[in-house]
Amino acid sequence: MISPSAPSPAPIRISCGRVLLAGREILAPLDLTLSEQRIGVIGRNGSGKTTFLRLLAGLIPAESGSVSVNGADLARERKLALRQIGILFQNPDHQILFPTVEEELAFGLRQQGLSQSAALAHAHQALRAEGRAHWARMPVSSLSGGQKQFLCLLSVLMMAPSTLLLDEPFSGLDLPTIFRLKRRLAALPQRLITITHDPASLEEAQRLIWIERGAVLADGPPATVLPVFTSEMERLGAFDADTDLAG
Ligand SMILES: Nc1ncnc2c1ncn2[C@@H]1O[C@H](COP(=O)(O)OP(=O)(O)OP(=O)(O)O)[C@@H](O)[C@H]1O
Repeated sequence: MISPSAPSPAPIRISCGRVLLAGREILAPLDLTLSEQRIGVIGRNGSGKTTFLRLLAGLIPAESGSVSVNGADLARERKLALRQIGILFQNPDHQILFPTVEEELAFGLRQQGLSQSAALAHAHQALRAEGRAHWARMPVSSLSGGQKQFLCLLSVLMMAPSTLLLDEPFSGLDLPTIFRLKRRLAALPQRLITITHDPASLEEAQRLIWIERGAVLADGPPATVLPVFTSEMERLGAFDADTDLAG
């Protein structure tokens, strides 16, 4: 369910050459326009999904070309990128920078120009709304893995970017938290681009992008892409080992 009155975020235009990491091609050249509100990204382990999200967020460059919104290159215009794109990493330890929960939550808002006191006030308000006011001064290191994941998701939501990139957003969360977050995400007016290994959660998406070995293997509505994806995953799962993967 997407708020019908909400304006659609501007499309993300990807027109770029290869992405190399440590001298190896991880993504092939891409030519895509992302304009749908709910997009899923699927593919096997190591196929390049996270690298694709990092490219979209302007965190890594391609060899040539750009990822842009309204003509602005997100890798070059970092302030604009922060307003346009928020990213939730799969591993919270790759995202968390600060020792306490309130500082971590305030950081993104500080980056967006709020004063420290206003950012902290927002952080406390967000924690209260989640029934977790007591977390504010807790050391992040004292949170469990799932709690850290929740903290990172809350940080990204508070920054309210036009597009949210979510890398396995529910991994490690307990079921009540997953149900609550799914409801909350479903109601957001923002564009959500979600990596998941759970095909059932993708039926609501308007578009699925299947990445395999760093290239787009299929791109279309779930009704077209999911049956082919699922049967291919079942076929591969019937073998005892991956004999075809290089990396
Ligand atoms: N910083 C890096 N330096 C070198 N190689 C990298 C780096 N990051 C990722 N890779 C390689 O790029 C490939 C794609 O990785 P990526 O994390 O994008 O895959 P993924 O589809 O998100 O996988 P998963 O589903 O397991 O999270 C992998 O072979 C990985 O080893």
